[in-house]
Amino acid sequence: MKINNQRIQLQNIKKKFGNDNVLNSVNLTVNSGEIVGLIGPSGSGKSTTIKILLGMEKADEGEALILEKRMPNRKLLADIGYMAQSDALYESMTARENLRFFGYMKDVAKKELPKEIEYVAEVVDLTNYLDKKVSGYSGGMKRRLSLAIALLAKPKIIILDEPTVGIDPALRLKIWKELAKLRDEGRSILVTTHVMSEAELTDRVALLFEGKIIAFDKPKKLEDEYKVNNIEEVFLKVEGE
Ligand SMILES: Nc1ncnc2c1ncn2[C@@H]1O[C@H](COP(=O)(O)OP(=O)(O)OP(=O)(O)O)[C@@H](O)[C@H]1O
Repeated sequence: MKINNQRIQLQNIKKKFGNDNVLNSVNLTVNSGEIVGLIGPSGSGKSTTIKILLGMEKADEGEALILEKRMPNRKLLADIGYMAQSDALYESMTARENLRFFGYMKDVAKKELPKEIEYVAEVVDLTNYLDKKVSGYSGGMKRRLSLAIALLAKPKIIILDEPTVGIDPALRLKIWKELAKLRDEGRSILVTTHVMSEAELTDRVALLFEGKIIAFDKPKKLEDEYKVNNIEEVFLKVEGE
């Protein structure tokens, strides 16, 4: 029997908006117990890739699968923690009320919920602000709350679109450490970023440029292959070829 370790699969994804080829044969996989980074400059197609994966946009060609199923699929909702690029929060409610609401949506058992909320709030350093209304939150705090919501219910699949934008370096590091821990527990994490230094923290990194994956491998392997010291230099080198 073939054991499929690939929890996320994007095969030959093509997408046009009008006459613009936004994605051109994108192939990407995320295994269990793996953090994959999708990295590329603004407008390279990162969010579009994620939206196609989640069934929020339709690909013109190709196949996008999560746990071998095409999205949207209601049955998979509790298995997926998704953090979008823009926050979708209830501003008139407190952070705790937001977390409670999304916890119910994800079918977290009522008696588990307080513990879950405590854990995700701790990861993003919001423990002391849980009872404050979201309307009074700063932009960075809203990002952190969105990330906390994505981590609720310990989903098998975690998909984060630019999770660390507006988050200061110390907390950024803490969040990456937590992602590594979740990875070690067997979860599959796909994270987009345009911060090249964050690529070093992933297990495999896909470099997206003008809708094409121009390289996809372990960061260290890419650096060795291109004889450079970091992913930014790999990017510049591949891009120049
Ligand atoms: N709904 C849409 N209609 C038309 N064009 C779109 C639409 N969504 C995205 N695009 C275009 O597709 C391209 C890729 O956008 P996308 O948001 O996927 O890039 P990105 O890599 O996520 O960028 P950023 O880091 O700035 O968010 C851009 O040129 C964008 O203008």
